[in-house]
Amino acid sequence: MMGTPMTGTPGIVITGASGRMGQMLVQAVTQSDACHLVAALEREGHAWVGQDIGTAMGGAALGVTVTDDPVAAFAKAQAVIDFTAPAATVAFAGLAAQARAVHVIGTTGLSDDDIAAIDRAAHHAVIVRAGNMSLGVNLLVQLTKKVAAALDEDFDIEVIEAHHRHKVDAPSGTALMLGEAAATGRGVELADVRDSGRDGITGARKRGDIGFTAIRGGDIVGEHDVMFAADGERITLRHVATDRRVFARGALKAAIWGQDRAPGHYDMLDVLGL
Ligand SMILES: NC(=O)C1=CN([C@@H]2O[C@H](COP(=O)(O)OP(=O)(O)OC[C@H]3O[C@@H](n4cnc5c(N)ncnc54)[C@H](OP(=O)(O)O)[C@@H]3O)[C@@H](O)[C@H]2O)C=CC1
Ligand SMILES: O=C(O)C1=N[C@H](C(=O)O)C[C@H](O)C1
Repeated sequence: MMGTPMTGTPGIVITGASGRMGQMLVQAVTQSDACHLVAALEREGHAWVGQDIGTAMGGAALGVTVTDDPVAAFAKAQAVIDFTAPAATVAFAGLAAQARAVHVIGTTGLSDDDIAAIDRAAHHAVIVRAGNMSLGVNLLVQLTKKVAAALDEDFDIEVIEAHHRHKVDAPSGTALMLGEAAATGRGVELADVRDSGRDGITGARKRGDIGFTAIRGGDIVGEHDVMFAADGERITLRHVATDRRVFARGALKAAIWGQDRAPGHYDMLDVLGL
């Protein structure tokens, strides 16, 4: 039966279980033979707390009641898959490390301080974090690095991303991964060349900058272009996600990959061997 613990496969907690990715992840875990759902977490006061996660999602009961207690949930899990919000993710990183559970982090919009806190938690447990868990985007990261290394600053690099109207952070986590990859390929620090949020009299483009543009609208799942624009020619690398299942699939792979690894802060390139 879906949701029934199966000996030998990792038990998974899904945080933010009512969210767009939370629901996608609950479905992915319960449909997988390689892991099973041990808990679905929501914040205190959420209408779903105390309900069966399957019926709350509008389907058949899964035998797992939504809880607001992360400590109890993490204690019975081998992995926590977390696509929520920065403050929640930082708190969950500490708790997952205490429980020695693998923490798979998809949350974006993390500050440098948030990442430092996650780094500290990763001294004690396995953390896999990526702004995009899809195979396609992680391949695009490697391609971007290669193309940026092959071209000089005659090619202006622009990262253009598009997402649904509900997204709260910009540039997207993926755009920042791609920007980092381009900067690495060029041998520069992204922080020194990043140009986001152009508006008004901006002045001409500065040679060597890496620009970011964010589009928000409708139900766009996630689209990313890396443009290398020179005089007379232009190269564009593009990824289009049309289904959130690609992110859920990557997150499950990371949760399973992380079992019995040494503590550390890993990314999807490690998981996918790219
Ligand atoms: N790395 C990747 O591959 C991908 C990453 N993402 C990222 O995942 C995150 C979530 O995206 P999405 O599912 O669309 O967002 P949603 O807003 O649909 O879901 C977020 C969920 O997290 C819950 N949450 C937020 N804050 C807390 C908290 N403090 N404690 C407990 N639960 C909390 C929300 O509950 P409530 O409704 O009560 O606020 C909600 O259920 C974003 O950062 C997004 O960028 C998304 C897709 C792919
Ligand atoms: O919020 C989203 O939806 C997504 N967020 C991630 C990001 O910030 O890049 C990944 C994906 O593009 C969807």
